[in-house]
Amino acid sequence: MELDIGNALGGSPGLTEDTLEHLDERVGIAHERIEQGRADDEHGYAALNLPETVDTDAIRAAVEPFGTPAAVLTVGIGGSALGAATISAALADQTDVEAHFLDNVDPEDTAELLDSLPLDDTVVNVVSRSGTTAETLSNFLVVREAMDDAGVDWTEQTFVTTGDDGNLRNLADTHDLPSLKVPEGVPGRFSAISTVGLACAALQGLDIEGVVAGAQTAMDDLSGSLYDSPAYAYGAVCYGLAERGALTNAMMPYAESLEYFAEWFAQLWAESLGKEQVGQTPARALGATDQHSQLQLYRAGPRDKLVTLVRPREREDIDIPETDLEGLSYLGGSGLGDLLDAEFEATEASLAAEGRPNVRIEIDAVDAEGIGELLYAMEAATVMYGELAGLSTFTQPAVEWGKKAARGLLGGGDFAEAEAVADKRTFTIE
Ligand SMILES: O=P(O)(O)OC[C@H]1O[C@H](O)[C@H](O)[C@@H](O)[C@@H]1O
Repeated sequence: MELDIGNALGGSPGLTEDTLEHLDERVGIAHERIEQGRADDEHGYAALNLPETVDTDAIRAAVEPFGTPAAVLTVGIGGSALGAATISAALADQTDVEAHFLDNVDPEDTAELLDSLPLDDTVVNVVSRSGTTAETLSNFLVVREAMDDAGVDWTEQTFVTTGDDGNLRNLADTHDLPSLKVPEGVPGRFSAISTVGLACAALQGLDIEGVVAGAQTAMDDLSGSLYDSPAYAYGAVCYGLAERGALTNAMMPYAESLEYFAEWFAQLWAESLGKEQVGQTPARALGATDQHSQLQLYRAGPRDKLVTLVRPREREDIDIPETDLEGLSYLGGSGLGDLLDAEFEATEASLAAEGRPNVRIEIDAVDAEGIGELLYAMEAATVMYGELAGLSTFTQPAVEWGKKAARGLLGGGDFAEAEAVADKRTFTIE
């Protein structure tokens, strides 16, 4: 992975080479803290050890009884869905097994999905670290009933990834379902390179070993200097820019297969760094599509943004046919990929020309190694940002507040948070 921060220097907001030097000293100190956390397998820091601790053979063995299904339906939410979805989307061209995700409780969408799936040839991959998340368990109950109604034995087609206890663990034990354990000390949003993120890919027959190898490459690149470590440099530059007013980070991959990556990144960045009145809001964008929409704001709106442009160096291309249509002949002879690359360079230049900070991240290709490297690097960048900002990167109290309120409203227990719903101020206009 290569990071180019040239366009984060000198603009407004922007960093100087002196600020980088200063940040580099702080990166060295933060790196030592992170290394200590990793050595002690401390909560959260343990995530950065996953390339060494995840057992891909065990994942392969656990999913082996399911053979090659037509589809895998992952039921999870947040960190229990987005990592798997990102890996599956990135590698979708390498499998015939379709991946679907139920990570919301929209009844219409759920009904449509269940109607479209070949339930008798679908493996249901239920994932929940806590084993208690209302959305995930409700969706699973709905899927289970749909299988019953279709005359399918759901116990033969359900795979579970969860902790040692909780409702989902009880269910797996009661029905003797094949299952895997979530890793210890790894928050959901940092668990892509683990049983949580890899079971779905394994069920699809994808190269999970390659994903882990890519993550290992990014792990080996961690060092006490931002000048030698793209992941830490990204975290430090984002932090430095946020301190200078870049309060939004638009994550803009130039590959459809990385669209989910931007969504995964949004959870990682927001849930980890949005604390104590600080943080940097992740915005999801997609090149070249958003060049024709959001770019106007990024180039001419408030100077409160960083744009992160991500692209693979290699991709399969499709030739654009020669044409004698007036004004279009310049397109003939190049490929759609050439056009996408030109659009990438144009966006980068258009932002830079206005002194708008942007950073370029390049991976070799959107393949197993490339996605593993990218996921790990962004996790390490998040941890570095959290250290520099002095945040408790691995907690999510604000999200849990909402979880308790919703549970209380549904009669799932007495929660003060649910009572606060009645305090909502109303001022309606019709
Ligand atoms: O894996 P689960 O326990 O079901 O949790 C799923 C999600 O729930 C919460 O919203 C947490 O804030 C997320 O970080 C987590 O990924």
